[in-house]
Amino acid sequence: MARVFVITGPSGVGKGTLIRRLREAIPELRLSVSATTRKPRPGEAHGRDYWFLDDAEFARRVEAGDFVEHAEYAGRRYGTLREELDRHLADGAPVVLEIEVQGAQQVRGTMPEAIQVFVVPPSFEELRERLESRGTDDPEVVQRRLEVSRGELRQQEQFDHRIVNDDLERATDELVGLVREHLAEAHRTAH
Ligand SMILES: Nc1ncnc2c1ncn2[C@@H]1O[C@H](COP(=O)(O)OP(=O)(O)OP(=O)(O)O)[C@@H](O)[C@H]1O
Ligand SMILES: Nc1nc2c(ncn2[C@@H]2O[C@H](COP(=O)(O)O)[C@@H](O)[C@H]2O)c(=O)[nH]1
Repeated sequence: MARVFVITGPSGVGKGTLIRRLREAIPELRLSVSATTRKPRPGEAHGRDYWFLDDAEFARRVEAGDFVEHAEYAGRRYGTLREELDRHLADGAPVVLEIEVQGAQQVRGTMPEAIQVFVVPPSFEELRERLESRGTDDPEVVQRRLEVSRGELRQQEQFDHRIVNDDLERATDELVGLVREHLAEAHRTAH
């Protein structure tokens, strides 16, 4: 059943922006709050934006098998906690994961029924522009993320669904349409 939606793609492509708009259109869709060892940005809150863990706690939880997937990304660790995902699924709600590409590849292996969407930038220059103008990361972090994104973009063909986030309205409509279609299909299968 299509109850888990994975939205992946390079940093700065607009995953978070698209997911905010997707959840406005489909309020039943829950967001799985990830864990990370990165420090909070101004305005970010523990338990709302991320579960902010220190390195030791993250490592302990990896050892304990608490993660559905986890990855090191640009020098920090990120992961989806099993209890976070299961809590939403136990409520019968569909869930969206916003994760980078290594994590999405892991989910493909362990949860092949999850619907995976790779968000593609209109161009590499536009991706750089978005990361720079967002203003949340130092220039060297932006540079590192752009370097990682080259390898991520080479994997896009491996994903069933690709959405180019060129015009935000258009890309949102495409994503909302796709998710609605899969939810309707899951509903038909269940009844
Ligand atoms: N279609 C678009 N056109 C122009 N700007 C956009 C578009 N979509 C998103 N943006 C802007 O690009 C920047 C990056 O977007 P966002 O933070 O959603 O990316 P992200 O993929 O979630 O990044 P990260 O993976 O680092 O969390 C933001 O400033 C956002 O407002
Ligand atoms: N594999 C995972 N990747 C995740 C998770 N949560 C977020 N992310 C991705 O990490 C990068 C960087 O995020 P940022 O908040 O520091 O900009 C970005 O691509 C996120 O989508 C996760 O649980 N697992």
